[in-house]
Amino acid sequence: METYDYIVIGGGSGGIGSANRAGLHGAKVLVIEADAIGGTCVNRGCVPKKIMWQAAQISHEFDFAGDYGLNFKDEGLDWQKLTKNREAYIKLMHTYYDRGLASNDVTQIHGYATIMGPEQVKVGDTIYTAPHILIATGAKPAVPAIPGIEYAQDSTGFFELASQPKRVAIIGSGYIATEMAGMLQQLGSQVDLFLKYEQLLPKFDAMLSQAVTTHYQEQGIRIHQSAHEERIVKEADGTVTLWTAEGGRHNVDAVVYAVGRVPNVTGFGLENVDVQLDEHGFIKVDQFQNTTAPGIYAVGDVTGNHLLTPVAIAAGRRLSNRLFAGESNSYLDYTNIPTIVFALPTIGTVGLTEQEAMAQYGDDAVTIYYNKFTPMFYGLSANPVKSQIKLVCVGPEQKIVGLHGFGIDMAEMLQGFAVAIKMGATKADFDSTVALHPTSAEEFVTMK
Ligand SMILES: Cc1cc2nc3c(=O)[nH]c(=O)nc-3n(C[C@H](O)[C@H](O)[C@H](O)COP(=O)(O)OP(=O)(O)OC[C@H]3O[C@@H](n4cnc5c(N)ncnc54)[C@H](O)[C@@H]3O)c2cc1C
Ligand SMILES: NC(=O)c1ccc[n+]([C@@H]2O[C@H](COP(=O)([O-])OP(=O)(O)OC[C@H]3O[C@@H](n4cnc5c(N)ncnc54)[C@H](O)[C@@H]3O)[C@@H](O)[C@H]2O)c1
Repeated sequence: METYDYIVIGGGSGGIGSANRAGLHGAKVLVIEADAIGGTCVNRGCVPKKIMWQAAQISHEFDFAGDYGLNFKDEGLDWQKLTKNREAYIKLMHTYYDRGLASNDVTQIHGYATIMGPEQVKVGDTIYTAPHILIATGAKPAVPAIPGIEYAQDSTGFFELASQPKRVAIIGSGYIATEMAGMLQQLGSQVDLFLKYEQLLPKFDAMLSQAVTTHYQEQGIRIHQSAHEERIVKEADGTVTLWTAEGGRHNVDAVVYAVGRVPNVTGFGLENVDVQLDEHGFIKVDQFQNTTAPGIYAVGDVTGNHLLTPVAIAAGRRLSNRLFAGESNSYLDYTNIPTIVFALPTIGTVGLTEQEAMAQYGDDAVTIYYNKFTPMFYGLSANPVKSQIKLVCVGPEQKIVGLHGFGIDMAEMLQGFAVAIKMGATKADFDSTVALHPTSAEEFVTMK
């Protein structure tokens, strides 16, 4: 039996964030990870996704290089080189994580953890004990219940594809489907996108859903609205065919699905402690990340609240500040969390959508500022990708409760605006801020 102050189950974003912070505060910490260190984000999420997106973004910029008098010879995408370099980068990140944990004196073991009872976790034949146990086991792809789904890829399988699918069907309309569709189409695949409803990103501000759906259609992505996938058939030539209830028959090289995530809550002994789940199957936590079992906490995707890496990290760090640094009121405020969808172009959002603001404050209290413009990057082109931005303001003081943007560079623009909105900025604050010229960002402080 080995004793620690803190046992962290899961070495992903939330687990590592919390473990490192606890170690920094002097706690004796053990992280148990069954798979590769870094979890979903590093190995099969944000990182490989962003590398694929960057390849697509470079390709997009090359498309406009001719307008600048720069003529490059396009020899197409070398998928194997891109994926090989991507995996090498991920391996390098593993060493950064190992070093970070070691520098905070966090012990790391590779193995599958099982909770045996309060304060007790087993890996192999060894029992580890600690007064505080963190569950940071993350989530996995939800699987559509249709015959032949085993012939399709989830997002993890997508990153394992040995060659570029030249014709791909994507089922889904959330973050992952939107990101994959944009990057694959730009990299030369023909994309068919199967949406459950009318538009992509149906939970985002209507301006964003509309902008990306229309733009993708204009780019040649074939969008199948309100589609019902029925079955997938593997053909003798190795291709796959997706059949829809509407009678559609779509023969492609790969079907990829991204229809949400389900939490990892089974197979590691939750039944041995009083950890309750919510109505959606996620671990129930209070604002301090306490589960219903004393001494057991949960952060990140397994809790179902904003499935984003920085959220998991922030919740994990604040928890460790509370447990090991005496900061009794340390918790994560889940309001005004900024988020980027790495579509092509990018989509950024923080705060309330227009629809949410009207429901919360009443239509009359809400003022909307909207602008559509051509970013200067496209200024020399006959086919610009126009940006669209929106501010959602409430009350006579016009407090900004939502900021949304569709367009090139949104990803690098949003962070600073998120700080301002978190601090309670008003439209007058934006108006009184001197613009940066010539940029797209200046459009946010010059809206009429
Ligand atoms: C394709 C894709 C793209 C994404 N892109 C972004 C993005 O651009 N930006 C962003 O903010 N978020 C992104 N996300 C979301 C982000 O990856 C997750 O929100 C984040 O990884 C959640 O961290 P976590 O610590 O809760 O869980 P995870 O990172 O999933 O870590 C959980 C870990 O627990 C381990 N584990 C589970 N059970 C046990 C056990 N019993 N014993 C030991 N170990 C166990 C797992 O192996 C895993 O490594 C993306 C996700 C996907 C799928
Ligand atoms: N850039 C980022 O920060 C980023 C990128 C990727 C993923 N993520 C995180 O990972 C989570 C999972 O991503 P996701 O795209 O799988 O989920 P999601 O929750 O973003 O979207 C799932 C979508 O699938 C649709 N859907 C559900 N069942 C369907 C069906 N049978 N057929 C067709 N469509 C169906 C839903 O309408 C929904 O729009 C996201 O919620 C997000 O938090 C973040």
